Amino acid sequence: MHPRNPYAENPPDFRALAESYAKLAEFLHYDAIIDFSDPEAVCALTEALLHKDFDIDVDLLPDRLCPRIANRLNYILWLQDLLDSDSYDSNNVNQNTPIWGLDIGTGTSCIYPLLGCRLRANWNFIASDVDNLAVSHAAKAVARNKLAERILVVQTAPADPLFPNPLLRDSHAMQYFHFTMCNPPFYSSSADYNASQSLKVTSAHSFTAATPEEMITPGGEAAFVQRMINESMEAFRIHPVTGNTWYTSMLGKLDSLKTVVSTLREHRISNYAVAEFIQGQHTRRWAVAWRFCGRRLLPNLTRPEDPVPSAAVRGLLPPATGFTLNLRRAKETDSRHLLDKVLSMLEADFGELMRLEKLCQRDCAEAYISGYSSQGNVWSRKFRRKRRRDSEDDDHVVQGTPGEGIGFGFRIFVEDSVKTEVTRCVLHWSYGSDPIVFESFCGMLKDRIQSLVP
Ligand SMILES: C[S@@+](CC[C@H](N)C(=O)[O-])C[C@H]1O[C@@H](n2cnc3c(N)ncnc32)[C@H](O)[C@@H]1O
Repeated sequence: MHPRNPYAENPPDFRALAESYAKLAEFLHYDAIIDFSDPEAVCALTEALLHKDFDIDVDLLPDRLCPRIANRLNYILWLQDLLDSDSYDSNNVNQNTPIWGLDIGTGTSCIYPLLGCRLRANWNFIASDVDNLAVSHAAKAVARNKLAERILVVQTAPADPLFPNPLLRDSHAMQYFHFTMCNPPFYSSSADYNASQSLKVTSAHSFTAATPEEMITPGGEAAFVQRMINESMEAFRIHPVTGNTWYTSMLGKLDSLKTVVSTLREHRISNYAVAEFIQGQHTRRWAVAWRFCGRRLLPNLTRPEDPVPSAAVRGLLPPATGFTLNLRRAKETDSRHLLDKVLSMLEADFGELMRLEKLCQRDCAEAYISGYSSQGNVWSRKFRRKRRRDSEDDDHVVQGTPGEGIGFGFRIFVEDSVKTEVTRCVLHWSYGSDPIVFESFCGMLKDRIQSLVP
């Protein structure tokens, strides 16, 4: 589960829930047991959880897909992480600027927009679905929770683009979605769906009431997400500002994740993220995200450590955005001195080619160096040779701003570990498109830093 998921450590107490939500009491056996193969009982439990823990009031339909709350929360919390990663200091995320998300296939429950809006006061949604009942029932849930100003439910048709008409977005005064999300239909055909249902009747824990329309899409979930990848590439080609959008989807099968990641790699989309959510012993889900701008994710989001993904997923992770250099602790490697020394060294060697700054994080003793080079790999031999040649004609160096093609951004943190007698120097790749440039930067800096230390 996501580390911030409230159900990770505290599974729901059914008896206490039934006290606060009378409808659940009818389905409680021996005072504390729920029959998970009874769709009405599962709906009552879900309604009770939403009511008690999130102040969300819904009337779920027992013959439709009933969202498992812990699972839907995992996805929402991970999305928060992706968006917060841009503000870098996750303790000081700006929660006033309006954020717009698109939930593709919101379902009758409208679960993602409702949870997203309750958890973040600045989140707003367009929620789409092709199913008439899903659209009307979702719209009722939105009204019931007094969220009509923040969630707009729209009906689309299967052949419509997955990302709705920009005019709709203009009417909401936004240029692009900050994120898109989706829990796509899993299966590729009725045969595929029926086969999985007959397996599931033997396992009450995995029983899911749903209609074929909710669960089946041509080509299955992988094809649905591949369609999103194609549409997102086209949107970026036409409107470059959409490069900032995080396109994301949940996936129910590991094979689909493999297909989607290889499609991203084929298209050379290296700015992506993968998450694995493990719930109990029975359920595993995955999520994938990608975008086209140069701002990179924090290292713990490209290479998660809590929990570490399974071996199968590790091979699908995106390029790392962090590199750690452990130095033996000595007077010279004391973090405050070392950070100043590294800054002086970078200023001396690249001062006119990089924008360099020493920053202190607010409310915290931590300091770090932030650097940006508009000309990319300015430490390489190739760059220096070219510069030498150019300088014979013209000495002028152009300074660019982040967002221009080859730019490269980084941050350097230095921290003492009293316990291990080690000073850790942590490099974060914050901007750029080429993982090889980051690798070469780490190699260069490692050599230089080691030369500063006795
Ligand atoms: C697996 S359900 C997910 C429902 C809900 N988001 C949840 O997580 O519980 C998939 C939903 O996608 C909808 N859907 C299928 N094709 C779609 C399309 N092309 N555009 C928008 N929604 C679609 C289905 O009607 C269904 O409501």
